[in-house]
Amino acid sequence: MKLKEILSVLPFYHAVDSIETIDINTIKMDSREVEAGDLFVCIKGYTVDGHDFVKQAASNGAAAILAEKELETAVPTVTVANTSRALAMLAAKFYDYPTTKFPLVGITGTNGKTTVTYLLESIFNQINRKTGVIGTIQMKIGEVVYPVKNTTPDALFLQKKFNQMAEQNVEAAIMEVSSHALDQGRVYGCDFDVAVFTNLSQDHLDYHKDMDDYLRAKSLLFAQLGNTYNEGRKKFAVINEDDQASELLKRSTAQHVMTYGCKNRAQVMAANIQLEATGTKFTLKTPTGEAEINSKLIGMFNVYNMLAASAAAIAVHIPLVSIKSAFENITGVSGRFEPVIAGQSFATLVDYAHTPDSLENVLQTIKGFAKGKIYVVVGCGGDRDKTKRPLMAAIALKYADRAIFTSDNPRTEDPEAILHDMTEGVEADHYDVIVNRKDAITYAIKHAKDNDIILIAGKGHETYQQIGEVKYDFDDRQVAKEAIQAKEN
Ligand SMILES: CC(=O)N[C@H]1[C@@H](OP(=O)(O)OP(=O)(O)OC[C@H]2O[C@@H](n3ccc(=O)[nH]c3=O)[C@H](O)[C@@H]2O)O[C@H](CO)[C@@H](O)[C@@H]1O[C@H](C)C(=O)N[C@@H](C)C(=O)N[C@H](CCC(=O)O)C(=O)O
Ligand SMILES: Nc1ncnc2c1ncn2[C@@H]1O[C@H](COP(=O)(O)OP(=O)(O)OP(=O)(O)O)[C@@H](O)[C@H]1O
Ligand SMILES: N[C@H](CCC[C@H](N)C(=O)O)C(=O)O
Ligand SMILES: [Mg+2]
Repeated sequence: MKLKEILSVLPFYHAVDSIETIDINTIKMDSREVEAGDLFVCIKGYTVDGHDFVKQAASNGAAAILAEKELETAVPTVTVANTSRALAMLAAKFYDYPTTKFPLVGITGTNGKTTVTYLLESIFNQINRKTGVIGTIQMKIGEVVYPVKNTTPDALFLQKKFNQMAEQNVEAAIMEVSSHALDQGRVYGCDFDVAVFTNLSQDHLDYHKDMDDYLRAKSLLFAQLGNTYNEGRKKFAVINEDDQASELLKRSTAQHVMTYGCKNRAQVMAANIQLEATGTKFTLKTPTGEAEINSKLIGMFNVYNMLAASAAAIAVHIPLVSIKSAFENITGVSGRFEPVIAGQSFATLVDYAHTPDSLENVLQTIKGFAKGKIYVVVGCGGDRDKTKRPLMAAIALKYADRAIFTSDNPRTEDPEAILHDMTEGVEADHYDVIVNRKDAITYAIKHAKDNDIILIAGKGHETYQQIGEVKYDFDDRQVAKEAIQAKEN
């Protein structure tokens, strides 16, 4: 594609005239990946500044460079005010606006994004629509799975993958949209049809200045809704009416609003809710009718997740009967309230709760059914929000008969220091600190008796543990299974 054609989507840029005749092979944002004929876009990152790698891009054969300042290089350079934003627009143009070719649902919120994503996948599949899914666990096109580094990948990767989805006749895409992604403009080139808000509670205060700043990032998804390349489709903001952030988010969009909730009056509601240890029943009330839902998903928070998915599905005209069937078919989401079954006489659950609110929700649910003692094995990730550490420890101690504090992904922090942050100021004594996660899980399993419940929280579907810069193989489900088998024999 001619550089001139790609640049036509930018409102302003500065370049010498001759640059416009250059042919671009593809766009790259990493100098190490640049090949002959590529446009290299310099991004100022949190770790390094892409502008410092122009020399490498040039020696790899870059045909042109997009930067925020004039650089010392012989490669023709285009300058713009904000390369991150420009990259998202250029990538969307380069891949011919793939997100205009199928409905796109974006889901944001502190907890429940992955769960709602898979509920929606199940709903779309129920009416035989081929789906694309992007989120924490993986990226999927139809049944083919690809690994991802981020919950919401960078703009370039996103547009490329959406293009792949369009080429493979995907009929709906569903994507988790993290606050980091919104803040960094990773989804700026996406044409969302539906933007879903699950809830807001404390997380990521290492990255966002405060909760207002965190909410402001979330609100960008709703402000962006309708910044569209495709005027034909109606756009919907799907909002949790029971969450305190709902008012601001409703005011953040100029598009249609669809509300859901259980307490405050909303367009999509759940009534007659029956929360049981083996599943959940409720009456789903919507503008298109009512349905009796009988789901294997457990806990009140999953009622909210089902309401969010229902409202989004209704916004794209999916019949209620298909929503009901999807909810009846889905047995669970990997690493979310996932039972480990190895013939033992006590329950063992692996869950991805890694925020105070999710931990409290899951423990409240467990408390509602527990017949024996509750054991909680939990830690907090390193290089992440430190202020959530004592809060998570306090919540574990509030519900557990015995808490075992251990390492999550310590990353570059000292694991002992993280555990110290968790337990400093704790007055209760019904806990142990066992730094090694395998030992902590084994300890809980060794002590559990008939009818007890062990919650292993924080890492869910993850199949690694990151200590320092190294990711070691580690799967809570596998470790628990082996510990149970060792105990039973
Ligand atoms: C803090 C943060 O969000 N970091 C993200 C950011 O990385 P960064 O700013 O550090 O990038 P950088 O390494 O400084 O590089 C800057 C630029 O220089 C380029 N470069 C770099 C080196 C080189 O030799 N040559 C070169 O050209 C890079 O390709 C890049 O374009 O941009 C990268 C590309 O988009 C992201 O992968 C990375 O996510 C890191 C891995 C991360 O851990 N992010 C977390 C905090 C995150 O985003 N989490 C949310 C989910 C949270 C949740 O839902 O709970 C997510 O969406 O994943
Ligand atoms: N609606 C909800 N409200 C509160 N907690 C929830 C909700 N849904 C799920 N949870 C809890 O949060 C955990 C994470 O859920 P899920 O993976 O769906 O959220 P997420 O928003 O995708 O998280 P992440 O930010 O890590 O991507 C679950 O394991 C469960 O403990
Ligand atoms: N997307 C979240 C995942 C946290 C998972 C938890 N296991 C941890 O490592 O802290 C984050 O990057 O903050
Ligand atoms: Mg997720």
